[in-house]
Amino acid sequence: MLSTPLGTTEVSPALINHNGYGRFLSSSGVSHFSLHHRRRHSPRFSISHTPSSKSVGACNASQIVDIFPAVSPEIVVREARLEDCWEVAETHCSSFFPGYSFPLDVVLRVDRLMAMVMGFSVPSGCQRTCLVAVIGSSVDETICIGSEDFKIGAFDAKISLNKGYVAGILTVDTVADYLPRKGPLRQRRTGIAYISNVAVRESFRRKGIAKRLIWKAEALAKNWGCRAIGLHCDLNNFGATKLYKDQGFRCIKIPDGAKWPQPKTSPDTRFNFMMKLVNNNNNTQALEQFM
Ligand SMILES: CC(=O)SCCNC(=O)CCNC(=O)[C@H](O)C(C)(C)COP(=O)(O)OP(=O)(O)OC[C@H]1O[C@@H](n2cnc3c(N)ncnc32)[C@H](O)[C@@H]1OP(=O)(O)O
Repeated sequence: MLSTPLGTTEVSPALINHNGYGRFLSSSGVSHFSLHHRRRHSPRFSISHTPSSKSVGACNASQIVDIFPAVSPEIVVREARLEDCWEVAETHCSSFFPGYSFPLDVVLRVDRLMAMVMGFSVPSGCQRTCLVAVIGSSVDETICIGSEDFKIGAFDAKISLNKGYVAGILTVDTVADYLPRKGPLRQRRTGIAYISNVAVRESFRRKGIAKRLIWKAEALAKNWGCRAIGLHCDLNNFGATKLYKDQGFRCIKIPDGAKWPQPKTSPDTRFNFMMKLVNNNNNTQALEQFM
């Protein structure tokens, strides 16, 4: 368990220690390897086996998973920091726009980065946080420069000396932009957190990363005093729909004729609006009456 200001977060069995050394089981027994960051924004690791100490060359974090499929390196879910910006943009664009190639892919990422850092102003009294699932970072979060009280966009103005590699992202907020307004004055809804931009890099999927991002978002929502969490999921996105249903989210029937807001994507995309009560996972009836 990892202690955070929000309580504790479960981490998978530590296969990589704080210095980047770890072990895995092979047919010949336990082998050891080391992961060393070589470049800041293009994380590459050199892997050297001991006892043979034979290097198998340089590869990136996703290739490590490919080379050692049985290894699920330690994953830590935490709030994103400024240093994660580029990888967050990259994870978002490679997941939601996988078909774009150079130079459009770079333009997309830069655009996303600018939007995240400069464009996301949060109305007063509301919260917005980007969560990241990182691989190969230190569990010891004490060596950080900056402050988590000061935010730039959805990012903590903090830099750590051992950042790790971003494999998954999720944004959670209380801005309620995509929730129906309340009353004749069309007031913004309070007490409902909203999850968006859930994405996991392709080579890290089906390892429980999205699930853990959702757990952390729920913990945050609880901490903010929210009683429910909502999200929109593309009707045709069966994998994501299953993910949310398995986590206790239920599809909410939109009343006939109601014009509830929806994420701004292509006009052809149809969404399921899904919700979960933060303190009562199975109370479907309560959810249906909620709105
Ligand atoms: C609110 C929103 O943001 S909706 C947008 C969702 N994001 C996207 O569609 C972007 C592209 N897709 C992705 O990034 C990923 O595939 C995600 C985010 C949907 C899932 O991330 P993952 O880390 O792979 O999910 P995770 O491993 O936690 O899956 C947990 C469970 O969800 C279900 N699930 C997840 N993906 C799939 C899938 N493609 N097909 C079927 N079931 C799936 C499974 O039940 C899975 O458990 P299992 O692996 O034991 O069978």
